[in-house]
Amino acid sequence: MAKQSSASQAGTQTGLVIQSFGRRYSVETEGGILSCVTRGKKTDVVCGDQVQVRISSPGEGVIEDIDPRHSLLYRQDEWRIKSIAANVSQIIVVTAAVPACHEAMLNRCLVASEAAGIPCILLLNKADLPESAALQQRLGRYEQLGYRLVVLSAKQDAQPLRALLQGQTSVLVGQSGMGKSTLVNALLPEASARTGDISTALNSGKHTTTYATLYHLDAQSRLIDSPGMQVFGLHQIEARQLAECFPEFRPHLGQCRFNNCWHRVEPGCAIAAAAENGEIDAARLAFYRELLAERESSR
Ligand SMILES: Nc1nc2c(ncn2[C@@H]2O[C@H](COP(=O)(O)OP(=O)(O)OP(=O)(O)O)[C@@H](O)[C@H]2O)c(=O)[nH]1
Ligand SMILES: [Zn+2]
Repeated sequence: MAKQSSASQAGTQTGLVIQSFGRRYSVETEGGILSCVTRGKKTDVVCGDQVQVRISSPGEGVIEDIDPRHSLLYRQDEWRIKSIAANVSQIIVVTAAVPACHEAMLNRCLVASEAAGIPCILLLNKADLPESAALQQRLGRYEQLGYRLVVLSAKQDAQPLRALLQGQTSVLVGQSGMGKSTLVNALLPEASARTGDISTALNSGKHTTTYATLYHLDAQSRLIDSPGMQVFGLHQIEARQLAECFPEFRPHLGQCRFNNCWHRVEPGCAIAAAAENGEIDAARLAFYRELLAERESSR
């Protein structure tokens, strides 16, 4: 249960946002789950936020304030920002061989996690499928970069992930159909019952996977299931900050001939040299350059 915040205003109580549904939010408080709206036009409330709510009628409330966040994972395309989850301590990127895993999406999740300063774990789901072996081999490259890789089948046994979730607030992200909801159900058999509660609070009558939902695995461990993504805009990251989001580039940064090097076509580029001699994966450098080019084309 959310702690009482020192910032709480008179007449409000502290709550935890466990689901967002359009402009409505389910907020867990000591007295139960409230169906809430926000004060005025405030729309930046996100799953995982600790908030100050004022009860407006039985079972309903108004979110007056968002408490300061430890972290915020979000994506931004040319037009708008989409918050994914707040106050998470780790990101689990869920991949699978079927439907086809887009490695660019995986790379985007990694870059977003680096920019947000949130540790990231890769999960290869559907290990029971024969197609998984080839993908597992490809994902080995990311393990070499220092990212942990967990291989499992949510349908057979999701327990290998359980220990890594202990004491953390984790968010599952990834393409649609990778098995995020199946994982949640495997880790939390009562999830569907619990989802029913939330839906009642929202008066929607049925569960939807369109919005993020926070589940309690135990008193210390929270898991947020987020909707599947087709695109992962990274426009929130400054062009100059991008290279720092590639951990394997870091030892080489500051070694280029030009100290304002973009690591594109400049002579004497230490990153390009490292890619040529195999220290850096050429595909990752190409991906970095794509992100830069995308930034320029949108100006
Ligand atoms: N073979 C196999 N299939 C799986 C496994 N895990 C999930 N699936 C199947 O993959 C499909 C998609 O699973 P979901 O859990 O709905 O995927 P999701 O990532 O939540 O998808 P979105 O809600 O669209 O984001 C379903 O048909 C699952 O039964 C697994 O370990 N092995
Ligand atoms: Zn360079």
